[in-house]
Amino acid sequence: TYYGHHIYNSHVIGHRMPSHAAPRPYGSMDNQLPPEPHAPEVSPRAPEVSGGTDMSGLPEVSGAPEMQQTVNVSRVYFGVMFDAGSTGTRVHIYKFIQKDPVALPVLDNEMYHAVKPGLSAYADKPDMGGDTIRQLLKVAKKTVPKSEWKQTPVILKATAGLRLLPEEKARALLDEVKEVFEESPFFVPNNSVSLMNGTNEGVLAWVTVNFLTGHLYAKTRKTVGILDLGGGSTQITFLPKSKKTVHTAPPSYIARFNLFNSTYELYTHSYLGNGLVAARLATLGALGADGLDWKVFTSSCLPKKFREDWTFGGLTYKVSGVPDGYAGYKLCYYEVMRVVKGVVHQPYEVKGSSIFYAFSYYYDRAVESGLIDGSRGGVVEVRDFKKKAKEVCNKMTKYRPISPFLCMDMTYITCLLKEGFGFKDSTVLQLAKKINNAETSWALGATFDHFNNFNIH
Ligand SMILES: Nc1nc2c(ncn2[C@@H]2O[C@H](COP(=O)(O)OP(=O)(O)O)[C@@H](O)[C@H]2O)c(=O)[nH]1
Repeated sequence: TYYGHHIYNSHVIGHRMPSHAAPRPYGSMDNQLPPEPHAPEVSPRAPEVSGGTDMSGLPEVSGAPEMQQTVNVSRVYFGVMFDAGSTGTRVHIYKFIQKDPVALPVLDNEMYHAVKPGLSAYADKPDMGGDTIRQLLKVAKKTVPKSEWKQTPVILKATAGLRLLPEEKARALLDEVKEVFEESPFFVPNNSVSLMNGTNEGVLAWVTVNFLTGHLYAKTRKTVGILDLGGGSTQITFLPKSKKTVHTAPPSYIARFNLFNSTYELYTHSYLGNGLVAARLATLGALGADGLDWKVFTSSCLPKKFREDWTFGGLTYKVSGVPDGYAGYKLCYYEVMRVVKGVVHQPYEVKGSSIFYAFSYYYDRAVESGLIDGSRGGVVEVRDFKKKAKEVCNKMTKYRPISPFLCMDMTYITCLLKEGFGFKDSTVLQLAKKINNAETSWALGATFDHFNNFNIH
């Protein structure tokens, strides 16, 4: 079933290298850039470029004046990035305008479309998984002008859902996707279909959010951190201010990548099994459990009279509240604590003052519980999650129609933020689904990485 479909025209989102940075010829660090520039030359004051496409972008109206004086050739190109997540598969179709040969491009448009369930639900039927990709490719064909198909790359990266599957099942799904891509009229680069590691997932989401918020300049020190809560895994990524954060972190939590001739050193980690849906299973003690057909998994995070068969990752579990026992925030907190305690590393400086953008399920649950307004996003403190979790858990009947899992989810989020990452009650979180009209997702960063090769290591 389709559950999300939109297209929008954004205003200019893009950044250039400052003049002191060494210029590079266009494409020098590019990885399989579309071969030919096709955009017309445009005048400095009216850089409209997207004539005749199905994604007719708004004429651009802003941009640094000095940039407009020095650059008078723009080119347009497209990128199609599939996010094969544990709970759904999404396609992001980006239209870029390259104005300045040595800067990241301007993002002119994003078309976003999503299907549920994710590829991992087709672990035993890879050809049906392939059909979901065909469905999404149709959207890409409608969106990208025909003349661009041959040079537009199609890429799919899978995250926690496939990481959690046995290797051969994940492989069969990825092979199937590759075949479907090969049938399509798009450009299929080498390694276009892959299982992405958690480090890249965290780094690329950081790139997306810092690009969209205007923080990606050469040698910039001011950036924002990101918190991404998926179904299967959760990521934290930020640029440490203090060396101590780097030195006290497990070595695999420090990632480096190249942009604008400098190397960024980030703190990043993806916790597999700590995504919101996987955490539900772990809280219920059901993760990796046998005897699913007879066992009922109970939790005091669920309404007492609740009982349901619940499917995740192709398996069905019987779950229920504790019929004659207690339910509520305190007991629930103890239960979810088991999923977090001793698992999540507390970075040295997270108690500091960096701003964190939180999206995906952080955003969804904040909206569902009424913490923020869905149309506008918002700023909250960690303590607001806690307060809302208490309210939801202690009034389960009121919130039950929204979701019987809302108490468990809100309590888990609170516990992950406080006990897990070690955030203070007063830490400010910027909740966002979109920034400047573009989806907050690693997909945009991954598309930049394809064209510019960040060499994440
Ligand atoms: N709006 C929006 N939500 C997204 C996007 N990508 C992922 N999500 C959200 O991410 C959450 C699930 O993450 P998912 O990718 O299935 O899990 P993962 O495999 O553990 O990373 C849900 O809240 C989705 O709605 C996106 O591009 N746009």
